[in-house]
Amino acid sequence: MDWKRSRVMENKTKRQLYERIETQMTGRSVRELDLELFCARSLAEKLDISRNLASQYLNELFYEGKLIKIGAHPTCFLARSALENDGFASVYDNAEDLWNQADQLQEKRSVFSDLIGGNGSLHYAIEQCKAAMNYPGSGLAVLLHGPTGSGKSLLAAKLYDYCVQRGLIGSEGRLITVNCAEYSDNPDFFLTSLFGYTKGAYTGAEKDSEGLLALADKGMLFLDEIHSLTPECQEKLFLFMDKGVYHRVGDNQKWLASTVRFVFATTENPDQALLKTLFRRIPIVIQIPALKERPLTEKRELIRYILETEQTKFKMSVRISESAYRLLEQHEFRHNIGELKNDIQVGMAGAYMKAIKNASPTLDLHISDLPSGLVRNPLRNPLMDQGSVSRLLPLGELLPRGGGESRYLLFYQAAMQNYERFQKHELSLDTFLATTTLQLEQYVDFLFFNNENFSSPQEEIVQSLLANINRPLNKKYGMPELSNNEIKILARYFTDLLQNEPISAVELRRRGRSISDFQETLKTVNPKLVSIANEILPLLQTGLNLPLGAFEEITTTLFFLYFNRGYQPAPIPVVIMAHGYSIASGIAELANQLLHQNIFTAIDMPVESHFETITNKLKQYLSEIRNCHEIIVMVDMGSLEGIQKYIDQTADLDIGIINNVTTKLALDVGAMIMEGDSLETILEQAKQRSLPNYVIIKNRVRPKAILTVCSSGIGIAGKIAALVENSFPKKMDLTVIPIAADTLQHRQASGIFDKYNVILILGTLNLKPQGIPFISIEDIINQSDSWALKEKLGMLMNDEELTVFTQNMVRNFSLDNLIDYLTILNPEKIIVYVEEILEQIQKRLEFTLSNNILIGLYLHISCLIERLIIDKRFVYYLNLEKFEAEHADFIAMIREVFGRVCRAYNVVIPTAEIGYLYNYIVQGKSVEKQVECVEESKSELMESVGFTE
Ligand SMILES: Nc1ncnc2c1ncn2[C@@H]1O[C@H](COP(=O)(O)OP(=O)(O)OP(=O)(O)O)[C@@H](O)[C@H]1O
Repeated sequence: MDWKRSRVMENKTKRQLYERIETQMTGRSVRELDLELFCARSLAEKLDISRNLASQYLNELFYEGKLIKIGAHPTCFLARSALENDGFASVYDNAEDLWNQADQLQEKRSVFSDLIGGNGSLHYAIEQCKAAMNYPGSGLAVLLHGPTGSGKSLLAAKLYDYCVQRGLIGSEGRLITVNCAEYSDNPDFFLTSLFGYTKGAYTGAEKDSEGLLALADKGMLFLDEIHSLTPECQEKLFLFMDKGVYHRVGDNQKWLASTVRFVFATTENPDQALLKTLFRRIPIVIQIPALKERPLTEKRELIRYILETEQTKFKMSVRISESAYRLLEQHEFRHNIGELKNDIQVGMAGAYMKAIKNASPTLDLHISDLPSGLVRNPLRNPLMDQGSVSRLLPLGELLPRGGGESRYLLFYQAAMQNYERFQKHELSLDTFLATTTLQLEQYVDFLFFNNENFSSPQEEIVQSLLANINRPLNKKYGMPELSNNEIKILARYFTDLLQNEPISAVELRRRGRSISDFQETLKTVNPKLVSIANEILPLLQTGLNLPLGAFEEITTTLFFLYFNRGYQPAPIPVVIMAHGYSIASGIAELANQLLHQNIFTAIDMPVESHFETITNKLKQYLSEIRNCHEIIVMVDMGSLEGIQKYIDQTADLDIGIINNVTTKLALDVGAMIMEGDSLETILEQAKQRSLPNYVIIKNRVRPKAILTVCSSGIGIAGKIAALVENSFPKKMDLTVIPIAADTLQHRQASGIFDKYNVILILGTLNLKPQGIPFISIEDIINQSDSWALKEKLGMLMNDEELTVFTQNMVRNFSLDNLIDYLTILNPEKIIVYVEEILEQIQKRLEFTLSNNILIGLYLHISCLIERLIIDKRFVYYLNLEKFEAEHADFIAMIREVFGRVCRAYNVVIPTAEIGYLYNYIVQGKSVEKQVECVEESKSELMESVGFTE
């Protein structure tokens, strides 16, 4: 069967598997599902495919975001599309957690479901509120703190609904809302309103009157803008909260009681705006985020939600022009959702009038309908491209951009994970930088993939902005100007930021510490590049109206490092000039990259540009160049004479000019510069050496590398890389690089093969890149083909080292998995004991256990110890007496080799457990049930870390 056909078949099976899961779930809530039917084994049986294939597809579907995972023994998979609610997480430790979440989501749907951000940026706030409402008695008072228009009043109303729905407030309990700002100039009026008054309490009080406390009895009192109450009013309020009783104004004798739930709201810092006594009486302060702190998806949802709500009022179908939509999406509303809603309402009223006038059947909202303050300076906003003004989007098309996480977010996560591994000393600085740069490269590949030649109007704006700041940077820092290609890459990156969801404020806060450490680390690598990034970002931020933070600074610095701006200037710099938009920059970049030196600078000569402009650029470059008295200019065919005319008067600089520049010649020249040859020698040699077929450079400069790859994504490939690196028997002169399977498939697209001499690929998926040997991770662990292993790894290590390597792999693989299986024991510690036990057992029994059995035993013994520590349940062993009688030696041996660990953890191994160990070790495969069990747990293990057979 050819490759393509088998791929199609595989995809068909994968689709069937997914459909099977969906069908089995149809019409049932998660509580009604028999989860056993959703594990790899059961699904494989139904579809008549191998269990391993099923688990491979299940894991792929999981990483594609289509399935969620539950538990580990066995792992079950459910289709996200068939779940009764949005908002389920990707992984649950057990069915109980899943069910609890289902209940919570169900509950949320009833009250908080139309609260946008209820499962996102408001999730924690809602959870806190619910806890406060459910507190025994009449709940705890809460204070909602957030800027104006952020949704505090709406949340207060939802809390009331929630209490009613949960029966915390009965049918007689009302929601009374008071805007305290209305009383700020008249505290007495507030007190009479709150507590009520008796006849004659003040002039005009003609009869007794109940106050708000009485009206809100057994219900909820929402006091908005609480900071505007005078201290006296705050004090009185506090006294009531403290005692639960009050007097009406005008009657100091009679005590009245009221059971009220309090919700307060303020836009001010409560620490400063509230009386200490009152503030202390409000135990729960809940932060409501500003609109700009919420993820873009939520803002998009809000826009759509508001438009839809308004649409129902006008009874007309509504469309919005793309540019108006973009403007709403990008604009920073100081008064948050309230202002967004207001502006949309104003816009729709205007659009409605127009529709009526033109007898149009639809209400079309254009930029011109929106309030003028919003459209202040649309040209400053690069998203306001003219081409899109007229495109009208029906509301159904405004769905927030789905499709899981953006590639930038994935890059962010990968880079941060790398950094955290570097912090934990799992990666050296060099490996960390190399791996992160490769991930950046993969992100760049993605930015250019599919639309290599397409550039959007926004991108052109970004590009020209970058081109404008290029020269001052070069002047200030002496950094070679960014080439056209480099500008293009950066422009794509910033355009991607403009068009996609930024990393959420919450996430940035969560990793704030690591991000600033990351910046510090980059400063140690190249402080100059960090300051350059630091300098250009504010300019771009203003120019693009795009918030750029610490992580963007990191990424920009990484881009500079990637462009090879990090290296010391070469002793003899070379300027390449060639006709064409990016021919010269292409050659210069590649040569700099391959030589790992910043030798070449490019001056591109677009065909339409004037020769004089170009030579002026060269003159400028030559006049600015510092600390250097020799330079080489490489020009393309036919430019030699013209150039010569222009530069022969330049003083204090020897200039060599070479005609007919090619990449090969540039590399040649670069290599000689690095060797320290003189200008004359280089020119002379270049003339002679530049013959067809002359090969230098590549092999000499490319460092060796092993790639690790996994179909389940870069995350698992990273795990494999760590596993391999940690298992090397000695320090190896190579880099281990994790790589995503799809990058490997576009071999040309990624620069890995240019930069590294890839000697081996290790992983779970053989993509067969030409001529590079591949070893599967299972082959190493199972040692299933020792000849092949020797052949492929022989170039790196001798036989003895190979044995140590595979032993280490087995140990580290088991350790990786143990982390998922142990709850109380520290896997790193216990594995040392188990390693010793296994070594002893093999020595005493005088035979070598297979790696398969060893992995099983690492797991079994570690879990056995933990089991003995936490629950000392009796283990049943068939014919125990017979076993004791026949295998006394074995039992004694085991007790002896386990001695150290038993003493350390204060446990005793029951003989029945030794019986099982005996079966495991000595009888091996003949104990059918047991082997099945080992195989089972092994498959689960492989599955749980994303490895598939
Ligand atoms: N999460 C949300 N989902 C949908 N609509 C919302 C949400 N939050 C707020 N709104 C809407 O935004 C508008 C402003 O909200 P709200 O009045 O609750 O804000 P606020 O913080 O109380 O403002 P202020 O401080 O000015 O009183 C309201 O029309 C509300 O319905």
